[in-house]
Amino acid sequence: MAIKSRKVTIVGSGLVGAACAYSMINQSVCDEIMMVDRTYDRAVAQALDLSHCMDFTSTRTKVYAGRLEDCRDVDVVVLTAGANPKPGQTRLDVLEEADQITRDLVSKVVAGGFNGVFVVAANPVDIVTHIVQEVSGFPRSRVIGTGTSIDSARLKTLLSEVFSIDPRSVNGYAMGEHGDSQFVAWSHVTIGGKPLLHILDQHKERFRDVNLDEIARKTKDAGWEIFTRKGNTQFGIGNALAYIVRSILNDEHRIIAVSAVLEGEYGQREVCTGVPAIIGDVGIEEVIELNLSEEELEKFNHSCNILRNAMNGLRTRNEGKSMA
Ligand SMILES: NC(=O)C1=CN([C@@H]2O[C@H](COP(=O)(O)OP(=O)(O)OC[C@H]3O[C@@H](n4cnc5c(N)ncnc54)[C@H](O)[C@@H]3O)[C@@H](O)[C@H]2O)C=CC1
Ligand SMILES: CC(=O)C(=O)O
Repeated sequence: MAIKSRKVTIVGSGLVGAACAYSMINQSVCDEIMMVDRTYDRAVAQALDLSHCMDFTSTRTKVYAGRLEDCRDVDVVVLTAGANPKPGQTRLDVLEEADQITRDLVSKVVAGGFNGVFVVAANPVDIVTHIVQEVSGFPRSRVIGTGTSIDSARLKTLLSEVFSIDPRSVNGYAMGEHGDSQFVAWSHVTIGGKPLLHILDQHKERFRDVNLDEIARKTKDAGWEIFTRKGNTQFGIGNALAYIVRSILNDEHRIIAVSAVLEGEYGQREVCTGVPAIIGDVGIEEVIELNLSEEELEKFNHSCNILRNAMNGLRTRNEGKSMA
């Protein structure tokens, strides 16, 4: 009997790529991982190092180095190869560099016959995801950005500290750009199934010091809190990537705040941004349209405008270059 091996390629064998592979190995997400990097030796070294985990894990994952063109029979390609913002820069500041890297590597992966699902972490992740969708020509279901999955995890962690509750008992989403214009959809945050806004209303005295604006700010800035201290973030995003890939390969139908190209949801089109979506073996099965409050919808539209303008600006500059 031939049993199909679940294969994942990780493009970019740096800190995020390695953290993603490590998480997938420890969670038995797939059977094979191919590490790719423009510095081939780096991919070889990471693959070797990761392969030495196997004596200590519950299942075996084969890890090896490969090339972009070798993705024909791969189920998921994870894109972490990209530009890192420097201190003082926003994620959008590395857009030009990220655009060049992404166009080049997506063309090569697709030319090699890849026909699975792309999962993107490279920043600025919403726009890079949009570029991957355009260059690959894949339907939006098969191009997923990590979006605000990591921000939503950061939000839950912060709330778990404020309310002394396990983060997994908190439900809710940061939405919009994985960047400065994101916001928290407070009207849909629940703790143990109870709406957070009701909890605060019912227990005004007990929770009088809880400041939602401050929690939203800390959620947004959490990446930079880490970045300014150690120069990168890797473990949270590595696990977020493994979580998304697992939901695809196991057809789990998890609802995750990912970056998706909108096709009319929330009244938006032609923009890729962080929204809750059902993730299964086809990729994005459905974008969940939350009934946002008027103020939240305004924030969402503002965030979409920023991303749309950045994407349109990039297209215009690229057209200018191709005519020059
Ligand atoms: N979406 C999110 O929440 C997060 C996104 N990131 C982003 O992930 C990306 C990677 O971050 P790190 O792993 O820390 O960077 P890194 O510098 O450690 O690794 C990047 C790797 O990509 C490789 N690479 C660059 N261009 C390539 C190409 N054309 N083909 C193949 N390999 C190529 C480099 O050689 C390097 O090994 C950055 O864009 C970063 O901003 C990082 C953390 C969180
Ligand atoms: C680097 C980055 O995008 C983050 O950790 O949020």
